[in-house]
Amino acid sequence: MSRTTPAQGVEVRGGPVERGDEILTPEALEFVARLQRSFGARRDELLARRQQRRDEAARTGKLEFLEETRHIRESDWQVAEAPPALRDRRVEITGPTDRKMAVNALNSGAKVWLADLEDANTPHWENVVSGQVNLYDAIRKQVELNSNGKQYKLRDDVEHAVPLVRPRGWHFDERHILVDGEPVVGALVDFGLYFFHNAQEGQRRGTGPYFYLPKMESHLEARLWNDVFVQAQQDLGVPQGSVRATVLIETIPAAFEMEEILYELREHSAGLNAGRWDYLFSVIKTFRSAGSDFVLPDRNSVTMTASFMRAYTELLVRTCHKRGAFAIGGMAAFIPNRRDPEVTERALAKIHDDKRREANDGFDGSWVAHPDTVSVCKEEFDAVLGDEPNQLDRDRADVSVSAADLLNTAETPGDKTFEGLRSAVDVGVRYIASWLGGNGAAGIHNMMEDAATAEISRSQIWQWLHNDIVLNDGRQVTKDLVRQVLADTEKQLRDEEGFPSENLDRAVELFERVAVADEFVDFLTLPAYEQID
Ligand SMILES: CC(=O)SCCNC(=O)CCNC(=O)[C@H](O)C(C)(C)COP(=O)(O)OP(=O)(O)OC[C@H]1O[C@@H](n2cnc3c(N)ncnc32)[C@H](O)[C@@H]1OP(=O)(O)O
Ligand SMILES: O=CC(=O)O
Ligand SMILES: [Mg+2]
Repeated sequence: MSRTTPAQGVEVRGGPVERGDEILTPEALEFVARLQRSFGARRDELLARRQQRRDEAARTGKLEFLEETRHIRESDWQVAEAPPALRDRRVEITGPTDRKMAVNALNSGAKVWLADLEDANTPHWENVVSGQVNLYDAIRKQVELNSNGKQYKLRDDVEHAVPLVRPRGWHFDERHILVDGEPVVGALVDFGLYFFHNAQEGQRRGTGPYFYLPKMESHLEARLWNDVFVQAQQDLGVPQGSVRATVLIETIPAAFEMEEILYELREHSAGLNAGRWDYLFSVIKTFRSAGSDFVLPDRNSVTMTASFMRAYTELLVRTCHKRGAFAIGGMAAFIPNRRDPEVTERALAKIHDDKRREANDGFDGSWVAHPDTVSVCKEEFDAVLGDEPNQLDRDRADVSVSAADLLNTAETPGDKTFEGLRSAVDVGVRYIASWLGGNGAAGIHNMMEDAATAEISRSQIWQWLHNDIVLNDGRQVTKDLVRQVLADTEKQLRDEEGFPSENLDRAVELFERVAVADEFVDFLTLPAYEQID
């Protein structure tokens, strides 16, 4: 379906979505079009630059702190002070923007709700537009619904979480909106529609416009976001500096530019977050052909205490606190199960450990995936923060992390096992089937799986395959072996009671393409997006 709107040069190709007309107004679309016209070409150049840099890193097995930005690292500057709503971020709940989860997240007792249009979201047109409808209502505290006979509405007896919206990464285009005949950058659609409708209202209420920015690979990409913010604020008469953004350091190239990223966004910064799952994916992706030192063991044995992961989180806290910026921890992916107390007990124990380590390391708060884990994170951060809202004053001057520390993957303990391979295939296929069905976050075997965790599963197989890895039982990882496991998984899932098999064929086909094919697909969600409405 195609409908041309009165916004000049803008064509909306997506079908009607309930209340979509309140979001896709001519004025909002014109605003998005202005962002696209100003910044679309620069986005394209930066993506090309990413590719060059990655090719070089894969060839040399090296990344370095930048010489040309040494003056930024060595000079004295601080990011802008956090607004009152963002001074205490000890617990942040993440989740998709569907209406029920929005209400549950806002009521969860967390300080922040990361409203996710990215890792946890399938960008079906319906999700893109209805997510904006729900955000519009969430900001105005008018979000409610009836579902399965239950009434959902905002509670009066809890402080509602402050929404921080995570738009898609720079790599993704939104093909349902064309500007001058070209698909709009997805990030500009997500940011633009949210900002257009909610920036002023959020300002009035003290809850925004606040964002999380995913998957960046360089400070130049952060500069692009900063320029987007400046133009957007100017365009709508929102005071400069109103936008606050927390950047996910979740790619290995970005770990080498943490200070520069904060510097570029210093008037709009709300800190950095250690996005551990995409980070692992990025390490595998970047160095996938750079030699055996970079080949990691089974996904489940690579934990946050692995030396290269520790170097990354230590450097993140140090960098943030040196610049007066918040350091926010990542996601422990264990989820509780209300029907299984043993699973819940195990999950809570793991989350306690993870959050305790982060709080003691100096993080100012961290993420949880499920409302039943908010209290765990709160408890661990309360124990360290007490009545203070954060621990920005802990400068962690004891930390010293070198390029070699960040790249020290070779010492990661753990085996490469057939069970690891089987599990990666199983989880990857289940997740892609869920994603194709419109559900970008899923509980699989009591773990939270999303686009980032699925990327690890498939890229690890690709890496093992293309580095002729021999598993601990003596078998070599070959295309035939992976295809055999894939076929067994498909059969098992087809027979599994309750497994929604309608997307299984496509999920298996996609998984094979992104895990086995010689050419490494940049993001699995790109070919997956071609498969949906
Ligand atoms: C790598 C990263 O980027 S991490 C960040 C991105 N990922 C995410 O945000 C994932 C967030 N988590 C989730 O989406 C969910 O917890 C899942 C999919 C893993 C599990 O969800 P469910 O299967 O619904 O779990 P479960 O049945 O235990 O949920 C119990 C209740 O909690 C609610 N709930 C669960 N997780 C969340 C959440 N993150 N936000 C709000 N509500 C939630 C459910 O809606 C359900 O509500 P109800 O009792 O009113 O029906
Ligand atoms: O977005 C978070 C991550 O871990 O990836
Ligand atoms: Mg991520």
